Amino acid sequence: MIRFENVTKTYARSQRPALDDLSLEIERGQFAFVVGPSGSGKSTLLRLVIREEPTTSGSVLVAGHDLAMLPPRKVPRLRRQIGTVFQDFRLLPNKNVTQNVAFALQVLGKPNRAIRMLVPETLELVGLEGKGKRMPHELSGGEQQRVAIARAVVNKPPILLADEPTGNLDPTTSLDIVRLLADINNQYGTTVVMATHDNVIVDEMQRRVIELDHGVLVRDEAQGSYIPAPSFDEPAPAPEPDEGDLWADPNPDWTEDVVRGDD
Ligand SMILES: Nc1ncnc2c1ncn2[C@@H]1O[C@H](COP(=O)(O)OP(=O)(O)OP(=O)(O)O)[C@@H](O)[C@H]1O
Repeated sequence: MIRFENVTKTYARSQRPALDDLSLEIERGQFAFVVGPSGSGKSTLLRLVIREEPTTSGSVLVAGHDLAMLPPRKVPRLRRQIGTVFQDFRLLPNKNVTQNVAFALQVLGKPNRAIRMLVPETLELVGLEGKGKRMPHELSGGEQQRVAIARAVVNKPPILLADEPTGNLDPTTSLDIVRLLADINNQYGTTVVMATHDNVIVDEMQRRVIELDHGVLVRDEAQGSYIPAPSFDEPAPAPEPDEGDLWADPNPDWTEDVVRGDD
């Protein structure tokens, strides 16, 4: 669905690449976290997927299309296939909840009949039924992010990109929001890519974890935590001597374990 082939991105007036020879593939229907320290290239990765920035070298392919080959007139069509959610919600302050979500469909030229059906259905999906008339300032941060998610998915895009969507939310609300993204991923098969610093969320969800450091892919785990699991290649720490435990036994009988291949 999303494929990076040896992608390097160096911004103008920058010495170091923001992404450095990055190759990875995110399959259709996957839910992937992108983690890494500040400045490691997470947002850059997402920006390349919507062709907000060109690559310096290498290719980004979305649904098999090389974005470098996409004529500018087709970029809006690409972006219609990709919902985006950000840390700062980006709602229209003078429109109510329903109008904010409907606006995303109006700019796509959807007929009013479809809009009247899709908006309430999507508000229900994100848990905002009954709040359609509220203005953004009358909502909590978590509710505002739900509106932003409704707006991003109301036209059922196959891909949803979320850049630090929980960055302004408390831990409980953050978990609710990421569970909502996981529900959307499950229900619609939407491919979700979420850049985050939130270790609690990543540890809780146990999804794919793509870790960047200085633009380099340093870890890619199918069901990972925020901090990598200890490698089995690392020597185990020496046990503390403890009277009465197995290690203190002067003549332990290892035979059975060795034969079974346990360690
Ligand atoms: N528009 C830009 N022009 C020049 N350099 C940029 C631009 N955007 C990002 N960078 C640089 O590219 C590198 C990667 O930035 P990016 O925003 O992708 O990282 P990030 O992992 O998303 O960081 P954060 O977690 O702080 O949001 C950083 O060194 C940053 O300073």
